[in-house]
Amino acid sequence: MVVLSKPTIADFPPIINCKSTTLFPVIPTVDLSEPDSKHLVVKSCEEFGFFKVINHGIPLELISRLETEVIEFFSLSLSEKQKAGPPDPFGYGNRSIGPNGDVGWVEYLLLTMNQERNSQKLATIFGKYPEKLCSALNDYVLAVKKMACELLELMADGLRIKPRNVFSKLLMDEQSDSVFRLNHYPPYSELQASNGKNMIGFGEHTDPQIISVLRSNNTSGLQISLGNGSWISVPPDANSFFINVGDSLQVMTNGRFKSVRHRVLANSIKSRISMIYFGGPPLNEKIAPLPSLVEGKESLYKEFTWFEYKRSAYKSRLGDNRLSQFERTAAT
Ligand SMILES: C=C1C[C@]23C[C@@]1(O)CC[C@H]2[C@@]12CC[C@H](O)[C@@](C)(C(=O)O1)[C@H]2[C@@H]3C(=O)O
Ligand SMILES: O=C(O)CCC(=O)C(=O)O
Ligand SMILES: [Fe+2]
Repeated sequence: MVVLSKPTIADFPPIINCKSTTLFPVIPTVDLSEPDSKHLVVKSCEEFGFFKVINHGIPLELISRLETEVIEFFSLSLSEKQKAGPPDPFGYGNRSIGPNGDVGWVEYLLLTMNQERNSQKLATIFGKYPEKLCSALNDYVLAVKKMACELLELMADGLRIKPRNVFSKLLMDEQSDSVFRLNHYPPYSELQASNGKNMIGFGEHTDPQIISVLRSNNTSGLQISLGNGSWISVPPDANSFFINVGDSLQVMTNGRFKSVRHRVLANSIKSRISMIYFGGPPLNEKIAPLPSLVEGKESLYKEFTWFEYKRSAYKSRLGDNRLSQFERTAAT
């Protein structure tokens, strides 16, 4: 049995009215077995910053092996799980998201994929986990990272940028600052959210990195924003992956790709489990619009390092527009 410390409505404010939620007619879906998927990839990144990937070639067995281990981890007692916390930012967290007071109906495990820089922390966390979880996690991340690189190369092709590894090399770099997150949204009782309102699992935000690869079980909850105040519910599909364009890719494409604003609503009946790989660049990498995407246009963003962006992100609240302070104004 999974236990989250019980909130009362008074100490747990994230409930919202979901009037403006629409069921999306079709989520842009990229079939990776199709030879010419690059145009759809580019179109989806421009219009939504979001798409679904099918026929990805990642064995379903690899996914379910990790899911089984993850369910086992979240089924441990709260005190057992808390031995892997608090998240600083890595480790086990419960309800509190980030360092600035954001909360959600979620528990999670946040891990850095930079083994070298955080070997100490990883050893502390991993030391506490069954070997089976570590091995399933490593195999899964390797496969998902490969797919993320393949997608980034399709994006470069579709944008006619050379070399085609201009984005993917940042994830392939040994110093790549990539993160892996396991989220568990337990069902909440109708009593916990009042008058038909929804309980926020993970508040609205954009992902700061280059690309995020999300896989969830068959429980709904993920929504993406259309930017006009309406939200689209993404039908879950446990056999597919969902891709988010991150802020850094928005900058590198000079705003041509949009980092997608998204959120998760908790479910009153079923648990949602999600696993997300956030592909990020090395800390010292300079992030700026690629010259070939600026030609003849103005550059929309100032150059910054990933370290600078992360530092400012960790001072922000989840829902803040983190890119605004890096936008170029007429005077800069
Ligand atoms: C409130 C926060 C949590 C977050 C760091 C931040 O200060 C702002 C960005 C948040 C986010 C969103 C995407 C990922 O889940 C995440 C790991 C990331 O890189 O940026 C989280 C951060 C977090 O939970 O530590
Ligand atoms: O759990 C999900 O489905 C999405 C969570 C998310 O957006 C995040 O962890 O950044
Ligand atoms: Fe996210």
